[in-house]
Amino acid sequence: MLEKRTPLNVQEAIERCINKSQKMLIVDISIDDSLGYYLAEDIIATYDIPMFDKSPYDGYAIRSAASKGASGDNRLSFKKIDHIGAGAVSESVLSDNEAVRIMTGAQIPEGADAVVMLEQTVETDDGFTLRKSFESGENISKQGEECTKGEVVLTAGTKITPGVIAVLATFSYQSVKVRRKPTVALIATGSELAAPDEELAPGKIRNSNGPMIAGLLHDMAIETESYRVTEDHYEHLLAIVEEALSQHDIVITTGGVSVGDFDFMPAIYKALSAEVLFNKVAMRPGSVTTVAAKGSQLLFGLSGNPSACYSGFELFAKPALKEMMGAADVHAPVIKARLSSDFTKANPFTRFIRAELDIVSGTVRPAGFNKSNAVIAIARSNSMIILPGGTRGFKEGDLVDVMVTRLSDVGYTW
Ligand SMILES: Nc1nc2c(c(=O)[nH]1)N[C@H]1C(S)=C(S)[C@@H](COP(=O)(O)OP(=O)(O)OC[C@H]3O[C@@H](n4cnc5c(N)ncnc54)[C@H](O)[C@@H]3O)O[C@H]1N2
Ligand code: MOO
Ligand SMILES: [Mg+2]
Repeated sequence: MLEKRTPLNVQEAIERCINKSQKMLIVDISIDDSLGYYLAEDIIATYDIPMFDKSPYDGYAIRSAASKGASGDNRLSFKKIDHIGAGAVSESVLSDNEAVRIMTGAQIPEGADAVVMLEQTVETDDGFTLRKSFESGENISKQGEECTKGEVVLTAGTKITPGVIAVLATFSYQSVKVRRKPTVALIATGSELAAPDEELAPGKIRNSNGPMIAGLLHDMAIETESYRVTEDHYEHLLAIVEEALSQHDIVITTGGVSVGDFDFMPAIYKALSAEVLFNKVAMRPGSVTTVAAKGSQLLFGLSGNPSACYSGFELFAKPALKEMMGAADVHAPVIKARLSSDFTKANPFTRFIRAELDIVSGTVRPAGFNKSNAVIAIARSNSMIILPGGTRGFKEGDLVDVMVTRLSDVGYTW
């Protein structure tokens, strides 16, 4: 008898995945290798930034009081008593009309309280003249103006970007605490899948899901082992999934999750005594996406249809992986945009449409042929339009929800 599956709503399905995701262990990692991890500790300023009053310009450090009364008709003279660049500290203590020639980034000498830019001076034999008066503190980068010692500047859960690395380097971190990344086994199932160097015999197709999911994982800098494409053979597939579970934190399969005679994943979850979190979601495509838990390990059974496979990864696997890595926010941003073309089809369930989002005009449109088996629209998309279940007849100009999947590639033609 055909098993009856009860569809779960998308939000609940996502929550179930996140709730089952256990955070990975915290390890120390060299900041040089930390890109793409998530901070597992708050970063606290270990000193003021800037650490000392410094010059933001190439110029002269002066006592502002000595510039009072300067004008075009009354140029005031200053005597250069020292000359420093960034990294050097002047021993001089300024008095009256003395000045230290100072370069950008150098510490303000004692007695000085303003900096005159080189462009504001006219050189003389022993210094320069200027034609305007300066306020105390003018052209000085004050100690602690960006942050002060003890301040939390970045919180745990922040993704380590090049900017974060700059902060870590600023505060002398050589290593930083992060959560380990899960390792992922990737298994594309299907007797129809021909290896890249194999001839495409009648009825065979290329495996596009495997390389696509490997690419999505690569984008998250997650170590992935791709198992060879298998036949739809129960014992064989079970053995491979068992091996994958023994080697990796997460197992992602593509294909074989529906109710077909050669869809063996449901039987495999059963054989593994894995807890099936859901095997039907009230969405299109990707309705047959199945997620199961075996202890702390998650098995993502993504659909074989490429667009469904892609959507299943973005909606369920990605947030779960981010949760394991300790990300503060695991959800993709959802924004509002106006449709730039009609979408008249009925949406019996929540529909996810691979789409081209133009953030400049705030408009979005389907990225071409968009059925569950579509592959080209994935490549043309940077987002997914989300249309609620039970709706139909969307028109150009309607405001819709858009999940931004590839923020860095917002115009896919870049
Ligand atoms: N009686 C029913 N039939 C189907 C249902 C259903 O509810 N009742 N659901 C349909 C939906 S929706 C989808 S989606 C698919 C899901 O199928 P599976 O996840 O079991 O995947 P397969 O059967 O293995 O393959 C489906 C389709 O995708 C192609 N495929 C598979 N792997 C790859 C790959 N690595 N690269 C590219 N293309 C791949 C495969 O050749 C099939 O065409 O089931 C519907 N049926
Ligand atoms: O639910 Mo299927 O995944 O629509 O194509
Ligand atoms: Mg099938």
